[in-house]
Amino acid sequence: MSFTGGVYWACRFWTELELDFNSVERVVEYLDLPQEPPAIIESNRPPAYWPSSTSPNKDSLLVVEDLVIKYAPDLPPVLHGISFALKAKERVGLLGRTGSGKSTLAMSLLRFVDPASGRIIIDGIDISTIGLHDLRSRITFIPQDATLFSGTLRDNLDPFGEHTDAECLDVLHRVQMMSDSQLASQRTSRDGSRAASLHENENEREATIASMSTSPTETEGKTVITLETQVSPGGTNFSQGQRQLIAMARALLRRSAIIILDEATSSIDFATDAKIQATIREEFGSSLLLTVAHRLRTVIDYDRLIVLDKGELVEFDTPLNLIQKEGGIFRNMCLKSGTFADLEAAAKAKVERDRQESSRA
Ligand SMILES: Nc1ncnc2c1ncn2[C@@H]1O[C@H](COP(=O)(O)OP(=O)(O)OP(=O)(O)O)[C@@H](O)[C@H]1O
Repeated sequence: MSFTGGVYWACRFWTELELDFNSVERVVEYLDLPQEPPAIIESNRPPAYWPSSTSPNKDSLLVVEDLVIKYAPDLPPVLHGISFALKAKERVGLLGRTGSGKSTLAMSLLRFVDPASGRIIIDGIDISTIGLHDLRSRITFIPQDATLFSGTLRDNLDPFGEHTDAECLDVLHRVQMMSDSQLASQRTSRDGSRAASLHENENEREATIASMSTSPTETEGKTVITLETQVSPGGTNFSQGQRQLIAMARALLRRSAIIILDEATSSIDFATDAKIQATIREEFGSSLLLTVAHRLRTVIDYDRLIVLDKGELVEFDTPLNLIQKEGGIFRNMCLKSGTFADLEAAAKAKVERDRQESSRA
């Protein structure tokens, strides 16, 4: 009996000892993990206005020089010597087949992965020389599945309380999360004394929205969204598309000179997608917008397109030039999409629009 008891306890202690050794092993493993670069490098902080659309570097606000990216020193490169320069306020689409390196390039602009060689220069500053916080707080990244945190919608839009309620409501309205009548009633309830002047504004907005509300969603906005609307952890009480719209509203509040947008691919209904596209077209005019595009239609009226193939930059030009380039990769993508004629017409219309605008200016 005592022998059986002894074996039982021996087995039990041995198992516990093994578990304890496992914990120690894990701690040692974590200690060896490569650390992120510092959040702030005091000796090298960018100026408060950096990056700026009006800086002397505006014709090359974002420069990528011979960029090589590897996910680990022993893995082959994912991006092979990519170089390009983007202007302030430009809208640029980033295209390529699955696995061509689009997300890797977008991520490298925020230093989620550092270059094996080459440089990324934003408004004159090599981003590897500044802290991660300084970099990431100045560039807005809108991911496919934007994350929200629990709290109110206002906390999510303006976590540091740097903006007024009116500004927060305004951006929700601009991304079409809030109809014009909802905006007016929210504003009135917040500031009754300004009701008379709001009425005038409302009429003004009514006219503006009427002209742009061709999307069917404008009349569907039954759900009343306020700044006090509670957001569940992860934003699960909003759809993926709505979360992306809220992230866009956040981007508008921050007024970043550079916005990187990863276009959502799935689970976006037609109405929300129309709102997202309208917001992109109308609201990001004062920022350099780099969109990781999964649909040709989204970027056909952009200023320029970057096409990646197997980690190399293979085409970089205006949509019209690329769609007319015989044997080009972008042209082939358009031909395969089955909507070549529509895409070509949209690319031509964009050029015509630009021509009219520049002759008016
Ligand atoms: N964390 C990682 N570790 C190792 N390799 C990775 C990692 N992430 C991506 N890769 C590799 O890098 C290459 C480019 O991937 P990336 O996600 O940048 O492509 P993509 O063009 O964005 O693709 P998709 O359109 O499918 O999102 C792929 O071959 C992929 O396997």
